[in-house]
Amino acid sequence: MEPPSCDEAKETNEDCAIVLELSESDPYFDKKKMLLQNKGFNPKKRVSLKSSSSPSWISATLKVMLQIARIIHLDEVELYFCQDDACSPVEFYSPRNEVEALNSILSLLDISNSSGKCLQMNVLQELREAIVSMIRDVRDNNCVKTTILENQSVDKEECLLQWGERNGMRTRLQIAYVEGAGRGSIAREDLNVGDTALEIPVSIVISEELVYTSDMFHILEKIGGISLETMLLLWSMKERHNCTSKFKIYFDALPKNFNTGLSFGLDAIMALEGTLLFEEIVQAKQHLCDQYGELFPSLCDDHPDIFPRELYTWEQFLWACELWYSNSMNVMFPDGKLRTCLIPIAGFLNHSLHPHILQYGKVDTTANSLKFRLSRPCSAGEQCFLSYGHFSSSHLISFYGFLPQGDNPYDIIPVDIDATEDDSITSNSTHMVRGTWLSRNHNIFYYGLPLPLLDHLRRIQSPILQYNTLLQANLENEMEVLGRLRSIFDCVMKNLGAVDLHDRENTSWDVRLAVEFKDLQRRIISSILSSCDTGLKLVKNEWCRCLAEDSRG
Ligand SMILES: C[S@@+](CC[C@H](N)C(=O)[O-])C[C@H]1O[C@@H](n2cnc3c(N)ncnc32)[C@H](O)[C@@H]1O
Repeated sequence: MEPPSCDEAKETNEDCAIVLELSESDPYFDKKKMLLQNKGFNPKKRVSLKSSSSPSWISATLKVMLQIARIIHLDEVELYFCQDDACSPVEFYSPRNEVEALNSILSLLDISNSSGKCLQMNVLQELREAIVSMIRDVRDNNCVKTTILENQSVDKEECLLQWGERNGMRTRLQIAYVEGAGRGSIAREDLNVGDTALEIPVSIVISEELVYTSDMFHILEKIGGISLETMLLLWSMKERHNCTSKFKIYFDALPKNFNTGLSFGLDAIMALEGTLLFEEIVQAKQHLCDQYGELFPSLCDDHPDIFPRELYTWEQFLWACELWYSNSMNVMFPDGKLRTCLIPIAGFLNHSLHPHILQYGKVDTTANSLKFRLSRPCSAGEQCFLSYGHFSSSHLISFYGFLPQGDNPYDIIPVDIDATEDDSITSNSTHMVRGTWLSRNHNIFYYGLPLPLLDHLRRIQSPILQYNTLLQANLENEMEVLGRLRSIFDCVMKNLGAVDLHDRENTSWDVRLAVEFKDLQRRIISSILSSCDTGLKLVKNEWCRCLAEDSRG
């Protein structure tokens, strides 16, 4: 049964409608608008709610709302890889997209519900229940089973929780050591979609305000070009040693070493040769060295009372950088400013590719707190995960020091077509690839490979041909395209060198991480090479069939 159209809305209660709208400020507005239009939708869709609803109306309405919400919530990488075209329309993009789309509809329903204007409360409730049940059913291979390490003391963490509670923090999580990730946050009870797992008052958030009132501000503000983040970093280097600090219990509970990519030793860095992570870590480290060199030792020489030399060594600077990279969050304050902050206790939440908490980081103005609400349920005893962002494994290794378990959809390898040997290419478009096991469509003309890249290569090869046809000339073009892609990635694979035969159990944490990352790169490239080979076979079969038909004709 079709949901009501705009005209039908006139017959129902005008005040009770859910409006799904693609914002014009969306950076991918045009692409998303086109996808919506391909499916017969406009960028703004008003769904009016009937006073009574049949199950078929509920399911048809939800289907439409979800199709629109999915497109609205596609991110850059999903848009690039979505393979959603007229020939092969997509119904489901990714578990992340699905959970976010369903939650966005849920919050529209909740807004309608709390406005009190809508008379169709029962319909809102039925839609709500149906969505919550759909969220529960989203399957994701990236679900991680947590092993809690019972024999590790969490006294410091308990102390921090008590300090938080004294300051107005509320939590439904407890802290424990978990295998492979230091401390983690475990649900004390069953938590449902929309529940607040953790609430942190703004009064215990570490933000730039603390620098303004510190003794170092009058010196730092005179340094040209210094950012507030750097000021805060210098503040935290000193504050962690301040016995009377309001945040002493927080600093005491921080790890002594962060072990991110920024602390990689020479062996680990050398093990990364041939990968982009090698460049990323070398450049990031150089940037920090330069930054340190610009500030020290001059600040210590000029103001030894404010910047004691023993607190501002390179090692302590690196520790503070790793603290801010791996533990800070961007928070939107009521004045509309986005500030980088450290958030005690919320800093125990680990990252997952299938997180429970997706939307956070906006100060709730009524409570003057940060609320960490669940976008999917978390059972008692289960580790509650956050999403740190749509990060690749190379970014997570560089700035957080871990390789997430599961298939990371953001593990992309950029392909700079202009860097290849073809002189005739004038466009500067950059393209990317990722493991083709993440794609669903491996048929002819798709091969599990990204359509924008294939289309770009097709255009270069033959600008006038009509693609996706089984004509001989097009199939020949297609074989050239796949052959070319194969040779590009053959080179990339060769650059990675031979498989490292390190004794992985007994090797250091950084070399192990580097070797695991390189394995992942090999797996991605090898999936692309085999998709090209399978594609070439498919196309060649069709081409032989074409020739046979021609000769018969
Ligand atoms: C914000 S802290 C989270 C709490 C942290 N586990 C601790 O013990 O302090 C971020 C750090 O946690 C670790 N981490 C977060 N998510 C992880 C994951 N999925 N696997 C392994 N380590 C993770 C990394 O060391 C990362 O730098």
